Amino acid sequence: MNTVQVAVGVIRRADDVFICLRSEHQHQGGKWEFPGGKIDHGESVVEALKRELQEEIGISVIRCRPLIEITHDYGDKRVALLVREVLDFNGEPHGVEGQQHKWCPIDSLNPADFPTANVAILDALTTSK
Ligand SMILES: Nc1nc2c([nH]c(=O)n2[C@H]2C[C@H](O)[C@@H](COP(=O)(O)OP(=O)(O)OP(=O)(O)O)O2)c(=O)[nH]1
Ligand SMILES: [Mg+2]
Repeated sequence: MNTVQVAVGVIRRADDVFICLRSEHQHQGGKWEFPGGKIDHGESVVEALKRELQEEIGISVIRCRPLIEITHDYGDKRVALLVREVLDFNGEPHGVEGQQHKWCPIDSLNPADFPTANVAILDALTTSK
């Protein structure tokens, strides 16, 4: 099975992060996610992150830094999540594709609401606070 490379953005404002609900028909549907998506052939992680965050939540990323990289095998799909913390952006994040979204305090993020691979992201966030 090949590994799908995914650019993921953790958008932080003080003690909150911005998360979106994956639609039921998607892989890991019904779970909350940090916005992002598959890296296209020939694209860098940051290029993909900028494109996906513009398409999905309507913001322009100005500055980001690596947070964590996770590989995870879901059985039906193997993913590499290349997670960047977004430090500065233009625009106000919203659900461009009509998806539910919210700002959520880092302290109240529940790992059970996210895809399994995200546990390591939540850990990284709570330890870097
Ligand atoms: N965006 C995102 N994807 C995640 C997270 N955690 C996690 O396991 N994934 C997995 C689910 C998917 O298998 C893959 C990301 O694919 P995606 O569905 O966002 O890709 P995409 O935006 O290009 O959209 P699509 O064309 O597949 O609809 O990574 C997360 O926090 N955010
Ligand atoms: Mg996506």
